[in-house]
Amino acid sequence: MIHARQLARTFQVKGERVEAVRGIDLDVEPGELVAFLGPNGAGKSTSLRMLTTLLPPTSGTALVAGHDVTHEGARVRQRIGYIGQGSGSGEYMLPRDELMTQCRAYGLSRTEAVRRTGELMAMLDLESLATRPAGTLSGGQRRRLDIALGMVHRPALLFLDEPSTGLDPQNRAHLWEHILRLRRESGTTLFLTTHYLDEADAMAERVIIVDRGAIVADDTAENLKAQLAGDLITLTLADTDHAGTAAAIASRMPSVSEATVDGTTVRVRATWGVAVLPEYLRALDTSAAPALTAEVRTPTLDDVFLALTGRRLRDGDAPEE
Ligand SMILES: Nc1ncnc2c1ncn2[C@@H]1O[C@H](COP(=O)(O)OP(=O)(O)OP(=O)(O)O)[C@@H](O)[C@H]1O
Repeated sequence: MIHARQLARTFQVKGERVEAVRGIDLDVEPGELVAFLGPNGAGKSTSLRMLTTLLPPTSGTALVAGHDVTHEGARVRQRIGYIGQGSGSGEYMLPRDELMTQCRAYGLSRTEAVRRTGELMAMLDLESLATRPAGTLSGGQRRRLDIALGMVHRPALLFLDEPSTGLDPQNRAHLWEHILRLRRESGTTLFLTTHYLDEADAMAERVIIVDRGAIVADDTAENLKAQLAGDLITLTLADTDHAGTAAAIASRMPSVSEATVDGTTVRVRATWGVAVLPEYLRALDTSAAPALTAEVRTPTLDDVFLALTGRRLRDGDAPEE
């Protein structure tokens, strides 16, 4: 569905060259739900704008929905939907009229337009809002209308640029229910950008992390967390001697990458910590240095970002959740 090779974009700002996207390779298959995650200025929107033909690449190629973004822009646009960061609906327009107009603009007959408008309003729970001016809708309702507008022509691939930014947690969760339902019911491939780590973690099957214009990781959230950060096992022991013994035992275990002592606390970084812990506790009992407490913490995508870049994703000016 998306096949990009060495896709790059530079900007000249006051005589200075800004490398917004530095030659990314990307393959997305039909039906995937991909979250494109990265701090402010990482190059997410620029990548999206190139993939949706809104911005020509400086170099590289991208086939999107079977067509080349540079030479077959119109064909790409026929097959994709793009929901940008700003709202696409007019303040005084009524959702039903807005959808009808969009359907007609795509060449649907009046009867087809009525049917499609009804389908989309049902799918995105807009029926009770059909005759309210868009300007009076809440942020979440407005996003749903934007998504409905982007789906009028049944795109095989839908791009969403930060769909949930600015929404409160309840509205974000509600919007996600709709996005997931849309995907279930229409099989649309979804490619979205987000700042929200928890959201990417919970909702997307595949997470692509971008930093400074380059892809630094691409896998399921679960794999990224397991392979790149590892689980954190924290133990407390009766005294510092026991803690030293516990750290030494951990560092000899094959799946442990790091073991540190801080007073009577031992912190152990391990792949699949929940599987390592019982074995570790048995070894401690055998060595007469039993743990008083034990806890396994699964890493977050922020830990993954830290492991990859040495920085927290939140260090920048990403909005707080
Ligand atoms: N039209 C432009 N002219 C000059 N520089 C630009 C332009 N668009 C983007 N940039 C620069 O390119 C880099 C990447 O920007 P981009 O908007 O793609 O990042 P982003 O990851 O989408 O960030 P955000 O999360 O804030 O939307 C930034 O340094 C930005 O300042």
